[in-house]
Amino acid sequence: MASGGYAAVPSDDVSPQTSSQALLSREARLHGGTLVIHSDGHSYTYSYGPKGLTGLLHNYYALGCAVFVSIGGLLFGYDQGVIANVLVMKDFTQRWLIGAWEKGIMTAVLELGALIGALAAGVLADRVSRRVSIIIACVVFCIGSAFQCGAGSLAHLIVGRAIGGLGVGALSMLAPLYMAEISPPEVRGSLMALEQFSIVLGAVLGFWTGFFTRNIPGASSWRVPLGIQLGPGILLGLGCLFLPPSPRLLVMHERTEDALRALARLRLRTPAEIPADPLLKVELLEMQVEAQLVAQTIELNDSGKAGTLHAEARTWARLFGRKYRRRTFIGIMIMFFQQWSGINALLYYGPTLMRELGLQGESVTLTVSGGIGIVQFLAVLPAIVFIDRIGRKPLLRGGSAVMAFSHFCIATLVWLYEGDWQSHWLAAWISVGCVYIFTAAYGVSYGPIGWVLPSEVFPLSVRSKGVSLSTASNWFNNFLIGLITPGLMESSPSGTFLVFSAACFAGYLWSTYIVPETANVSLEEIDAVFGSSAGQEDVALKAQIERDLGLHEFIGEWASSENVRRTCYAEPGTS
Ligand SMILES: O[C@H]1[C@H](O)[C@@H](O)[C@H](O)[C@@H](O)[C@H]1O
Repeated sequence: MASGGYAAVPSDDVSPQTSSQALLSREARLHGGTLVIHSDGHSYTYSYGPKGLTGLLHNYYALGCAVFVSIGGLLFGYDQGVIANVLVMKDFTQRWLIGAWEKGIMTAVLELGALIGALAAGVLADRVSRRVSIIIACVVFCIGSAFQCGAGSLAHLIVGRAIGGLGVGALSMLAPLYMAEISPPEVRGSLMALEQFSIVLGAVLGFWTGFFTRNIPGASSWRVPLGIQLGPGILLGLGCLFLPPSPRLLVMHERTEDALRALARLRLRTPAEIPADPLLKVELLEMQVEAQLVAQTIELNDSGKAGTLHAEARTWARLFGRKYRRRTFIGIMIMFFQQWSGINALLYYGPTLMRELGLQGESVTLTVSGGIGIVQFLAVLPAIVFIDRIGRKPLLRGGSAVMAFSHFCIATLVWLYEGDWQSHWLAAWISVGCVYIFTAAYGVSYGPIGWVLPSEVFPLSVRSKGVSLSTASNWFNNFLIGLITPGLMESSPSGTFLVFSAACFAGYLWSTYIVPETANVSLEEIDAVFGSSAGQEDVALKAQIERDLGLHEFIGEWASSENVRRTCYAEPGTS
């Protein structure tokens, strides 16, 4: 008896003319269920299985691949954590007389490099493959790290950070893209939240590595923590050679047999089990339908030849066309709100901020702001477990409401007691408490969902470009925040928090009224969630392609087969 990750519906719903969407109905996905099929004398149980941790363990192979690829996020977080400490190390600042200006450049140059890296990876990911792109990104990242670690001048450092940034940016879009394409729908959110898990784990490791090496005499204090990142960079690059390819990309490249084999591997089927597993075939057919639909719509609309500069430009432009505009803005805005929540203002300027709040001493301030990383890390754990059960929207709404409120409280307290914290220690500690409450709320909502949503909302044809645009929005807004926060803090600390509070409130409205729920919907079904997917012609075209590819016929045969009719049942609430 084999088990897999699919939904079943009550047998009444199974009629020969239904498409696979109806067969594997959303309803059943949400409530969980079991489908038993007798085939060739064997009995197969498909459960649209448990979500959360149990679901992840059921899909242990996809989980392992996602955990591995999320090393990309680890590298990103590590740099962030480590640089906060390196920039205040004695040997580092005295060696090249690094002042505020140089510090700014070093942070900014990585972010700008990452912005370019994220956009470039969007082109690369379709042309070569997701995995080869990751390998290239790792090589670039390692070159940048080597420059930084062995730097003999300020110029080396800056060049190293720019090159490293290219790699970090590329990895920050490639890892979530690959994860989305290999995961089964019921645990996709949990799997993808691993990206955030790795980012914040990296930030914690980076921060504390720097914290502990900062007192080593001489250049080792900063060369060691900067050099350490080469290890995971090399590991990720080499390990990618052994990962299964993305079945969706293979389908897009018309390598159907390979796609089926990759999909079977990911869904824990042996090659011998493939022919007897109808749901594997259904999943593959759905991917083919989407790929063809897209290819045909492009052919109808575009005159450019695939692969040319013109066609490339057309694909980018399509992101802003009537059909995909709404999704593109969701991808861009989720990252906008993630960054304008102020998380990085707290991370980059945490020590300064804690001093504003009246805390004294280098160790106290560093430890407290290091604590922000730990809170973020702890908060992502419940997100991993609940993101598919609760859905993206409620987490975003709840998170932004709490974030807006915490910022507002801090703004008020800072406004009232700024300059006189000594006699208002309680207010100071309440503010610190609010910083942590904010961080926890961010850590279960905009933190992880920022990395989950973009890969989900785009259809295959524009997914890599869409994800790369939204990742670029992350880096761009991150850069802006880094640029304006010091000035804002100087002119009005309470005003700074008010700005972030307002942004979080806007995020609340946006997540309430604009964002669709994507939990438990297969990537191929997201079209339906957006409703718009394009008028009647597309619906008709899709039905035609489904017929051409034999999807209807296959499902019809399967659904009308005596065995399936008798044994197909659903058990609401068994997830
Ligand atoms: O999701 C991550 C994470 O929350 C990091 O701590 C933050 O620095 C990044 O900018 C963000 O994208």
